[in-house]
Amino acid sequence: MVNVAFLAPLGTYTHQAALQQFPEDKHTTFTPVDSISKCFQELMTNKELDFAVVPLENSTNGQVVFTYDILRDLMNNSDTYQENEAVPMLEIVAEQYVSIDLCLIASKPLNLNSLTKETKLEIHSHPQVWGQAANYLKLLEQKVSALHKIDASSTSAAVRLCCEMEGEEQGGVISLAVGSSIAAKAHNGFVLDSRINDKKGNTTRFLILKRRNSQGPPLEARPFSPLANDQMVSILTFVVKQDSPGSLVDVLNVLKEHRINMCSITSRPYHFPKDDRIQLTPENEEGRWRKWQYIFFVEVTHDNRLDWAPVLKGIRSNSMRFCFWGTLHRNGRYYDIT
Ligand SMILES: O=C(O)C(=O)C[C@]1(C(=O)O)C=C[C@@H](O)C=C1
Repeated sequence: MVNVAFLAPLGTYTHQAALQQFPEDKHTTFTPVDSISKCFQELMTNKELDFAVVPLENSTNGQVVFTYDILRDLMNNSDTYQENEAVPMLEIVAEQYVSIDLCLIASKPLNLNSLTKETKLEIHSHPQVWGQAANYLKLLEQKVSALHKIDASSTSAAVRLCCEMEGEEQGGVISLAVGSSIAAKAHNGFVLDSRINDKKGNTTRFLILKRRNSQGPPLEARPFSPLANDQMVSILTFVVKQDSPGSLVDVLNVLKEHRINMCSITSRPYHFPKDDRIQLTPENEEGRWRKWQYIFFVEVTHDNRLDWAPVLKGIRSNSMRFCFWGTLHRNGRYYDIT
């Protein structure tokens, strides 16, 4: 039996990612969880769960910052450290790509041409969506007297909320939601307009996580998803030595020396943990409470024969703190161009 946590309710894009990764059969249970952070939390604490699926980045508006910041905090607060290497409870074991065709959804049929300068609109969705349909929503705003965007915990939760209101909104306000046609179907909503995303081919990338060293079921490769040539991806996070010229280059040079191809680097704000488990050098101790520090997220590709031991040794001695999040098969959809 496999039990998979995903962002609730049924009909989220995360749910679609989970269905792409795991077979929908009698051996799989899909467990809806209220927020991205609870997906992580539940996987760590509820031993009945085997995997969690979380969004990582979108091809139009980039990082899902909730996920990046949780990975950062898990590295910082890890109970286990091997020297300056954090070994958090979770690891990343697979990736999925879901095509995000956004739809404008209502609880009952509505002709969009009937909107006038008297109409007030309230649009519900997950915050990650606003930057993916910005042009469409701007045009819609010009047709009406006011358009308010309201954040929901997921696109499908937004659709559910909008459909539950059944047009009973106060003060002549019309409530709509942005989500998938699957969410519209799940909550008996009506799709007023589809493909409202600014960019054709809008895609979100998801990670599949499990507890490290768990005795749970193995991750079975689904047909067609991994690349035929077995390209592998590894994900690392690290903090560099402060005020030390070339400290970022020193870490990246370790990858170069081992002929490892870096395919992405990104950063998020970083704060040192209050109860730090690692000993800092005097100069880094001094800069500990300073603002404007960063954690780097790096992804590399390599073949499945790579020996990570000497690479991690180099990263260990050139970084302040780091974490190796796991190695996974590159999903063939990474290369989709539509
Ligand atoms: O709300 C959803 O349906 C989700 O699965 C979350 C999420 C995200 O956080 O990026 C996933 C894909 C879309 O980009 C919008 C929202």
